[in-house]
Amino acid sequence: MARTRCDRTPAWAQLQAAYAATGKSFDLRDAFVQDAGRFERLSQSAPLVFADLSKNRIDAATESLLMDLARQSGVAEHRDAMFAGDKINNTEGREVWHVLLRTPAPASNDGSHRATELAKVHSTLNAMLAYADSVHADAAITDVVNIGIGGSDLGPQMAVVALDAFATSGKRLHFVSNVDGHELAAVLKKVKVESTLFLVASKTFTTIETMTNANSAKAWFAAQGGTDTARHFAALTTNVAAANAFGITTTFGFWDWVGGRYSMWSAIGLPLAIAIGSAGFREFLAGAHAMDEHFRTAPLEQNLPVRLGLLDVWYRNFHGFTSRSIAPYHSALRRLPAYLQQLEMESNGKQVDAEGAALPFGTSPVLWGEPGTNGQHAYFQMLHQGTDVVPMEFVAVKKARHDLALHQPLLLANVLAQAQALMVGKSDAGGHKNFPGNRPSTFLLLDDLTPASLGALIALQEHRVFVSGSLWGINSFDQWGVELGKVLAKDIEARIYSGDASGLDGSTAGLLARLRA
Ligand SMILES: O=P(O)(O)OC[C@H]1O[C@H](O)[C@H](O)[C@@H](O)[C@@H]1O
Repeated sequence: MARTRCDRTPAWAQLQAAYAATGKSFDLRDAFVQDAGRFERLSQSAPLVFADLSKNRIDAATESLLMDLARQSGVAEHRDAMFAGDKINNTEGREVWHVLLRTPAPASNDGSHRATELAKVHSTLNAMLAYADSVHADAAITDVVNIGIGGSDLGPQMAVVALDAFATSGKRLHFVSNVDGHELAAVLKKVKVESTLFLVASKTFTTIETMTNANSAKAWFAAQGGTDTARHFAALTTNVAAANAFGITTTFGFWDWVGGRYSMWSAIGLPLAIAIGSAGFREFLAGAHAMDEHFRTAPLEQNLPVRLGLLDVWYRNFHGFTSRSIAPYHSALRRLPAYLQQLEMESNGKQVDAEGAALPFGTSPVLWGEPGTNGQHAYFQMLHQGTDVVPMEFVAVKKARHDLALHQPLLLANVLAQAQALMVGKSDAGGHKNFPGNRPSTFLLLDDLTPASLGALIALQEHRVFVSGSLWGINSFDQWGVELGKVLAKDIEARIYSGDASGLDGSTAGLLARLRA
């Protein structure tokens, strides 16, 4: 696999020179004056998503150097290796094959490894969707409780909220992730044993939070007189044996080549399939597949995930911007920032390259945000007048699915106005009312928020994270950084019971004593 870390390419040095010569002083306002075709040149249609990149600090010359960077780093070859099923997750020796989860069923099986895996994908998908439809139609089940955390929570939760307008089951969906018992206790107060389905979602079926919540749910179920576990519990996992040992017989599997944060397209998507039905779930997959095909086949210059990923690197490594903020102007996308935090920061929050060598440049930005217009009345002050520049990503949806006449024009006016204000600014000699402007933003536009467009939007984000991670030369598909805290929590849990503070640092020992007093 021909992969060259971005800083070892000739384009990297050329970009450094370009940044010093024109990039640093680049002014968006001048750029629009000088180039009447800027909007057309820097906007991009991709399946179900339109992107305006023109309010970003790039011009044709920079984009062309960034394309050289992509070519010299081997991004396309790396992408093709992912689609082909090479084991690009090298630290775990696994394929990175979530795209297979949304690949249509093949007409025939040629016996290859890929065809075998794809056949498994479709037989599991068919079983999972048949089950989803049976639950969907089962009026005796009124509440579905998904117990899972991280990738086994954020994706399905975000999508269920986002597609509420398509929810036809009439069921209440609850998501319990935190080991904090307040979360599960609050849900258990609201549900009844005979009308509740618990979904235990865990790729590994070992995650302590999920196992603790699942055990407590099981104990509650038995204490309430529940007996039919097969009807009231299902497991979504790659570790079916552990689910069986736990006492769950209704299981839907997936495979170790599906990363947790890339798993909502697998059995982990069951809550969404129950909420919107199997046809809606298939549209969700189809939207993502359309974006996969765009990413796989569009020339780099017209490839939206590639253009976004390159921009991310330009901002992080040349401009030195340390965060990116996402503002979805659709209240149903309110869980999108949380979802994208895991996608971006767990994938690309790495300090060594895939070979383990320390990186001499920054990687994952901090990703954060809230839905618009709420954020405007909270932290947009800092975006407009703070000392740091934060590239913004606006997500707007043209169509509203309500009939409150005045709201949608006002919402859309606000998202346009914020992007405009960040760029144009306003001078005031007095200082306090001075807006520097020239603050960059990307504008993603969906015609309508549907299962298909949500699928496309999420696949777009997955692939742009792939592109920046690929350029940085890192493995975007492991997450060793979460392990140390897990190990230490086990040690401290024992000390919470025993009070033994031997060998602890002074702060941890002091806090332990206070918590036990
Ligand atoms: O699905 P599970 O195996 O329970 O894992 C749940 C989550 O916890 C882990 O610690 C990882 O940080 C996440 O990538 C993962 O999604």
